[in-house]
Amino acid sequence: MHQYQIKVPASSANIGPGFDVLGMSLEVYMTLDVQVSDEKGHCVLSYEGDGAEEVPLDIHKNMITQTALYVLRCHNIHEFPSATKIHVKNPIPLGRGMGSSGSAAIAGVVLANELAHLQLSKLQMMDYVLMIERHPDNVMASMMGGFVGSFLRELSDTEKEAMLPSASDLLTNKGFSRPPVNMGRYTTLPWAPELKALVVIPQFHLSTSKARSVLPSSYTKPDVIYNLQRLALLTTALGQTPVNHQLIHEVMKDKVHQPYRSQLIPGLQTILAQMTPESQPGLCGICLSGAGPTILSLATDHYEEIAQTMVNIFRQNNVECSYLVLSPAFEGASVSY
Ligand SMILES: Nc1ncnc2c1ncn2[C@@H]1O[C@H](COP(=O)(O)OP(=O)(O)O)[C@@H](O)[C@H]1O
Ligand SMILES: N[C@@H](CCOP(=O)(O)O)C(=O)O
Repeated sequence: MHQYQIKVPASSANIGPGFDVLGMSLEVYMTLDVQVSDEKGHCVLSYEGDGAEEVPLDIHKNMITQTALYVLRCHNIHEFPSATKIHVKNPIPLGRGMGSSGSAAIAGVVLANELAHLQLSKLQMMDYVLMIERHPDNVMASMMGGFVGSFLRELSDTEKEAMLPSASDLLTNKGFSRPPVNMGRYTTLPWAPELKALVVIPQFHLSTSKARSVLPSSYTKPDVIYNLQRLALLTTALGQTPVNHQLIHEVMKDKVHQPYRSQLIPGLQTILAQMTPESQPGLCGICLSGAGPTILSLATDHYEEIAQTMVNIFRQNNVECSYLVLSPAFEGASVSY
């Protein structure tokens, strides 16, 4: 019998104009306590934390173990190698824009890597995560840690064919199990030490797929240029110290996803329009966290006051929220024995 713990942080993706490009890991961790026996046997899963009433414990229906089984299949292993007990503790809110699905996919790939001693690097594990999540921003930040920029490389026709099955088809063994290779790249970006992330978490769920479905299939040139200009400056501005509150506020604005998603998140437009460094001392930038509904604010102090202003605006829209003040999780995903 041997045991270990897998630890995966949450994430906040996009950071305004960096849609599908930028993400930061957050110090809220999902953990898997894994016990592996020397005997052949089944995998038994238990779960506590957010969404306990909805997360399936059937290993063929749970996203973590489905992902692990997908990675094992890609290595011609078609069941858990030996009797395994997995206890999940998950404080990452599900369906709120804090990367819970990405963290679950990462946990599943790391689990397979440990169970079958695949000796995959973090970047090699990301190839499998990207076959499930299909945008790199949240998952690259959770896996690698810190403030991260990333991209998916252009795929060949045969590789596009491998991506044809949906993520759920891949997870339910209806898809190809050809090992993906070199799917994406990343760079870790500088982070100013005085910056903290304040996340205000509305109590309703918004699935990422729903929030992606309302986005247009094409954009005007001015809107693309608007985001490119801000994205270019944002990657530097968040690493400069002392921070420039007004600059960060301006370069965290977006025209690619937030305007279209505001219809799904009552209060978002008001918060983005009304809250500035002038109206809220300590506030730098403010944006939708991932696909929402959580809102991310980057600030240097007065966190409680900033949070309370957002909570009140949401309450005026009949939405109750909780909030957390967090630092980036610079280590990313890890395994401890
Ligand atoms: N720890 C977990 N274990 C199993 N499934 C999970 C876990 N975390 C997330 N999921 C799955 O991912 C879904 C949320 O994914 P998504 O809509 O992308 O929202 P998010 O913004 O939280 O990533 C959940 O409804 C659940 O099906
Ligand atoms: N770029 C994606 C990010 C989704 O992040 P999540 O935390 O909501 O899964 C998007 O905005 O759709």
